Amino acid sequence: MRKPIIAGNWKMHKTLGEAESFFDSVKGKLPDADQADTVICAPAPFLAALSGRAGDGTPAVGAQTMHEEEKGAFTGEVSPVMLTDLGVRYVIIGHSERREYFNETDDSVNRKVKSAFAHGLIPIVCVGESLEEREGNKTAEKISGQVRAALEGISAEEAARAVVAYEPIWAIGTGKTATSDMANEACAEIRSTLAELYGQETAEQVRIQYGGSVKPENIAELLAQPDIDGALVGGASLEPESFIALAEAASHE
Ligand SMILES: O=C[C@H](O)COP(=O)(O)O
Repeated sequence: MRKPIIAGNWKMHKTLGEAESFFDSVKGKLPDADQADTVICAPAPFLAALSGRAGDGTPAVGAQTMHEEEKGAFTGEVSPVMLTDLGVRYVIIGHSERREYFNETDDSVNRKVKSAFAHGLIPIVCVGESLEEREGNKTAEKISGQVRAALEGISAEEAARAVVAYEPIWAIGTGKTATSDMANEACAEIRSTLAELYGQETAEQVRIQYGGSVKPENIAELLAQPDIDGALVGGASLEPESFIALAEAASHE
């Protein structure tokens, strides 16, 4: 039985005060940690303050990206050592916005996933197809290829701890959600790729999220699908009430 995981990706939103106030508002209103995991992936400047506030009854803190090196001349970047030093536990790797606007490739995603595991961070590895790829019946090939590339050189023990987020690019921030059947079909494709790489037992342990216009109104139907174990949520993770509702729905799975 896989524990559901709801992760908010705040992207480039909020001030520090708003971020702290969000944590104060949700504290104690989220499901128990044995029912569902909750995570907020916040902008880098807020991670120290939020980690200081995180604990029982709050979401865990995650980053939205990181550099693979521990240190060096990489102006503007954040290293895995900096993240773990702050108490950050999760890191999103390879979000489609990083791939599209910041030149992240399957190779760099793989290097970052390796580095995340080497530093004890749990990567939330994002994969997903464009509208053109979906319409060209290339969805399975695209997401399976992205999973294989991201996990190249990753052991079964590590892979079992990974979170994979299926985010069809055409559904992100557009209000267009994949139907729950479509989302599950893609998540099942990811699981079958994991089974080919690591065997069925490991594949059954990996938590696979759906992301793309998830909101309190549609999350129950998505989570009811057998291969969807949680959600990576952008817009609907920004307000405490909405995030609490998403987490609450996950605790009923
Ligand atoms: O990481 C989150 C996704 O990009 C989904 O964003 P959205 O929920 O605003 O569509």
